[in-house]
Amino acid sequence: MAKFLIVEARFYDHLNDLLIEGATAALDDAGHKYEVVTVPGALEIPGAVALAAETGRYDGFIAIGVVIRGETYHFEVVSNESARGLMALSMDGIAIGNAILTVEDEAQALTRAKRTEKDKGGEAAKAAIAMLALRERFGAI
Ligand SMILES: Nc1c(NC[C@H](O)[C@H](O)[C@H](O)CO)[nH]c(=O)[nH]c1=O
Ligand SMILES: CC(=O)[C@@H](O)COP(=O)(O)O
Repeated sequence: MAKFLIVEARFYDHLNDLLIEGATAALDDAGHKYEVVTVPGALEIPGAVALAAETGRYDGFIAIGVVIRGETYHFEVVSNESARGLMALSMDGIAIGNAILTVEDEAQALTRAKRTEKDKGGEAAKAAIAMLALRERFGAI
């Protein structure tokens, strides 16, 4: 049994609830424990993962959030930089799954958040579980 931390940027409550439902269902199915922590936005997720990883209390992480395009370039900044931060942590050997949705509108987000449709939350949880298994296989822990 491993312990995961779900780091969620709660910008759209109903969408996050769906993503977390998918992620926790996957973790429950695999017999893993988890906690959830909330940060202001997607840009804060990588920093929160880095801080939590420093504690050594968690075996893996799942990033959850929704970034919906607005009027400005900020969409690109939030989308690209949150992903880049998570990739950097992943390449440092931290087991992470990324379910930060970067979409044009709420309809696209809803399809991807629903467990009965694209289940991106569950997908990210399974990715984090798989990366943790690799860490164990390669003796990183
Ligand atoms: N527009 C969205 C944001 N923007 C906020 C940033 O993520 C960040 O919290 C702020 O720039 C302060 O550093 N965040 C989302 O998660 N989703 C959005 O649609
Ligand atoms: C993704 C965003 O940061 C976006 O929601 C902000 O909207 P805007 O670009 O209209 O300020």
